[in-house]
Amino acid sequence: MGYCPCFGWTNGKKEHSSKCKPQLSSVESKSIAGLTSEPSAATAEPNDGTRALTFNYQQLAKATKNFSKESLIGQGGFGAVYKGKLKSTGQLVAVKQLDKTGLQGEKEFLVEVLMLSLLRHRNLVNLIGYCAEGDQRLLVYEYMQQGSLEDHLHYLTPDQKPLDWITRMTIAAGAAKGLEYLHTEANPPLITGRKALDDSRAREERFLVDWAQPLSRDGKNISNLADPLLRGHFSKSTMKKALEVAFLCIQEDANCRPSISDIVLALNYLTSHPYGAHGAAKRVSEKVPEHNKPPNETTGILDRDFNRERAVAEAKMWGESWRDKRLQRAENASHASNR
Ligand SMILES: Nc1ncnc2c1ncn2[C@@H]1O[C@H](COP(=O)(O)OP(=O)(O)OP(=O)(O)O)[C@@H](O)[C@H]1O
Repeated sequence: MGYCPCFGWTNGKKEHSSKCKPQLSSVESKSIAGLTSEPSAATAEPNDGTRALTFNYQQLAKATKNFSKESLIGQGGFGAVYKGKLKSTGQLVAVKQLDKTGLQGEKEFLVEVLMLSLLRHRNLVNLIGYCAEGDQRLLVYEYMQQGSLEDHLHYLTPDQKPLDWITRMTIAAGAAKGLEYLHTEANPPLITGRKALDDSRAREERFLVDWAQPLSRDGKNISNLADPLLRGHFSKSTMKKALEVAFLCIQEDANCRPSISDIVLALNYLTSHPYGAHGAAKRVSEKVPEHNKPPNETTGILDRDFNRERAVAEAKMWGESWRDKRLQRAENASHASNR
């Protein structure tokens, strides 16, 4: 939630990543092009989605009922997050009040805001605006109605249903697409190369999966890795592949990690076969309750739609034997459909 691409992680604590630091010299504090003031109630116009609004503290205090306890919706690494409603437009927002300790400099904060405000992608939370008044630093994001993924995975309320397998795979693919945008399309790119994962973060992740790798190699034990809330409604083969992708991403040598575009490709493939290709979908769908059944299109990507280009790309992830098998199946399928 509100992932800030310009911060890295060190020993579990977030720090500003120097590789993302923009040039400060050309930027004048408080007169950055593209930052505008929140319109007054009388002239309120909807945010056009391309500029960050400036708010004064009073406006955000009003929006969040004076940062009241009832408006508090979360606590992140940088500070508390409050739900609010902008008086001028009625828009719901999440207001992140950065901790006062370790405040970044004025210019740096504003440049950070400007960079975030230029990012627009359906898999990234939009920054609407900011407030830098006195020693207060606040960021205003669009409000995500459905809450955080973490809550959906770990802190379900009694009336909430656990996320099903397809939704989980779709979320993973969406997160990868957001990262791909930051790597390759955002201008300027905010993350470069294969080092998406900070090395210290990769070390932490490796520590956590060390136990998963032996279990995933043994097909029989892979079920022990699944969230019990799935109640067995997932495809072992898809999960095994998804784990392979995860292991590739946390390799010691950053240069050996796959590019984010390869990861997107792999997750797209898995998302279109969430219950496993070639019959596995049918077997699983027989066991799952109606609301968890994969929609037809998830089993609809047939071998005949699998072309050489896609096979070569997949082979990059999963090796030659995988590609040969897939091409053989594609050929058989196309013979069958021509008959
Ligand atoms: N835009 C948003 N819409 C709705 N809720 C949000 C929004 N941003 C944050 N939250 C809530 O506030 C919590 C804290 O968010 P925040 O982005 O500060 O940290 P985080 O993503 O949980 O963790 P980290 O600081 O490690 O990135 C989230 O878990 C979520 O419940």
